[in-house]
Amino acid sequence: MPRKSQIPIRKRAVVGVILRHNTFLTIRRSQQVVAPGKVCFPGGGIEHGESEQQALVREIREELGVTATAGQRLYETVTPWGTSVAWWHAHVEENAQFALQTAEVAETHWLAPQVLLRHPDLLTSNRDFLVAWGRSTFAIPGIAVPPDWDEISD
Ligand SMILES: Nc1nc2c([nH]c(=O)n2[C@@H]2O[C@H](COP(=O)(O)OP(=O)(O)OP(=O)(O)O)[C@@H](O)[C@H]2O)c(=O)[nH]1
Repeated sequence: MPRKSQIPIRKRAVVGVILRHNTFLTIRRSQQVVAPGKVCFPGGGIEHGESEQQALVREIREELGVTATAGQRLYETVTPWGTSVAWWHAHVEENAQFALQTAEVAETHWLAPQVLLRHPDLLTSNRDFLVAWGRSTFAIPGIAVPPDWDEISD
């Protein structure tokens, strides 16, 4: 997935990269949305007039029922299906209890990077995001690339 792309942008989206004890917060998409059953991060489309941070906080509230705060903007990509995705580090309270909007999110899991990378249902653009992180294209505060990353990301 190229960072600069010739793919026409049809939509802008934002996703939240949320960490707890060296694991990523992941969602399994419901059967009622695009890419049903796929595993990815919380997030969604940016509405007209909204900043990326506002969209990030709104999407996480809508999907998970918790208030997030935006950290730093980590990366930007364009999916093969023409969505420009801004990847943001985000935070939720340590003891936050999720109230899932099950029409969109079937379940959540905290997954170690190696588990996520190998996940059979991982959204392809998220795999590309993880591979780029492993190549130190960008850093994610608070988590180091695992030492065996090159072997498992081939
Ligand atoms: N939610 C989410 N979307 C992602 C991720 N990675 C990624 O490429 N995307 C892309 O970003 C776009 C927004 O995703 P979405 O389907 O959840 O958003 P949406 O606009 O349909 O839902 P919405 O009604 O909640 O705004 C889609 O093109 C999706 O494929 C990710 O980790 N999480």
